Amino acid sequence: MAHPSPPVIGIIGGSGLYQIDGLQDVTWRKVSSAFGEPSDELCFGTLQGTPVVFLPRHGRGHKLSPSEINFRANIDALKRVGVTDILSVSAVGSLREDLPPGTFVVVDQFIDRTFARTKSFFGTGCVAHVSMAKPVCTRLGDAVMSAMQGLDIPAKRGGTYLVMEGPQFSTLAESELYRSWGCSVIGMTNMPEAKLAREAELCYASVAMVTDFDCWHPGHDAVTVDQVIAVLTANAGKARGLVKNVVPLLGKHAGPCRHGCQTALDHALITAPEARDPAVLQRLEAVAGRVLKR
Ligand SMILES: CSC[C@H]1O[C@H](OP(=O)(O)O)[C@H](O)[C@@H]1O
Ligand SMILES: Nc1ncnc2[nH]cnc12
Repeated sequence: MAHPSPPVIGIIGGSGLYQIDGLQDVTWRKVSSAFGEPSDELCFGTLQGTPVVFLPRHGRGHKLSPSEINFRANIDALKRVGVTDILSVSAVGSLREDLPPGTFVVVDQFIDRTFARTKSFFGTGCVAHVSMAKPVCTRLGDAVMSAMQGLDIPAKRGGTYLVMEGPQFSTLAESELYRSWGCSVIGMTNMPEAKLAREAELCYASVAMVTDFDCWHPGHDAVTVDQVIAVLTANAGKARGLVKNVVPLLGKHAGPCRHGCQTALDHALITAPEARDPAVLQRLEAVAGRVLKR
C-alpha cells in the first residue's frame, strides 16, 4: 500500500495567501527537512474535521522571492508530516484574451523556463528520472473542479502555465513568445514545485488565479504588484470557498490515487544499488524510502 487512506491534504499558498481563514485547531510547527529550511513553519489544522497542512510558499509576510524558495525543503517537509496530496494556489498573469483577471485556471501542463533553482531530490549517489508527461493529478484536478461548482468562480480546466525565473516581470517580446507557444498563464513558482512533488510521489494540482494580462494586452501595458494584490484581495472569498469545499471532497476519497502519482518512482531509479551513496539515501528517506527499502 503506497499511502494510508484517506488522503492528507497539503495546501501551498502563493502571493496573498499566507494563512487559511476558517481553519480550526490551528498550530504552526517548525518541521525539519533533510534539504534545508522550508519557507516557514507548517500550519496544522482541520476544516470540518478533515486535517489540512498549510505552507505559505513565500513565508508569512512574503519574505522570499521565487528564486529564493527552497522548494525541496517545502516538499520534503510536507511529505514528512504525512501529506499525500498538494494543492498549489498561485497568482498568475494571463496570456489569453479569454482568461481575464478573476479566472481560476486548473492548469494541466507546464513549461519550465526557470534556470536558477535546484530541481531534483536526486543526483550524485542516487540518480532517478521520473515522468513529467502528465504533471497534474487527475483525481485532485477533478476534486478542485467539483469544489468550484456553485461558487460563482469563472473557472477553466486545463491550460499551460509558463514558469519564468523572475523576479522581474516579462519583457513584451517574452510575453509574445510565450503566447506564440500557446501558453495560457505565466507565473514564477510552480516549477520546480510540481517536479519535486512528482519525485516525492505526491499528487499535485495547481489553481492559477489570474490577476493581470501581463504586458501583451493592448489595454494593460504593464503589470504591477499593486494590481496583482488588488485582484487577489477581490477574489479572496472565492479562494477561501474553494479551499473549504475541496478539503472535505478529497477527504472522502479512500485509498491511493490511481493515476500513478504515488508510484512515480517505481521505474525511475537508475543508480545500481551497490553504487548508491548511503548518506544520499538517508537524505532521501522521506521522499523515496518506499522504493529504496525494497
Ligand atoms: C506578487 S506578483 C508575482 C509573484 O506572484 C506569484 O507568486 P505565487 O505563484 O506564489 O502566487 C508569481 O509566481 C510571483 O512569485
Ligand atoms: N504577469 C505575471 N508574470 C509572472 N508572475 C505573475 N504573477 C502574477 N502575475 C504575473
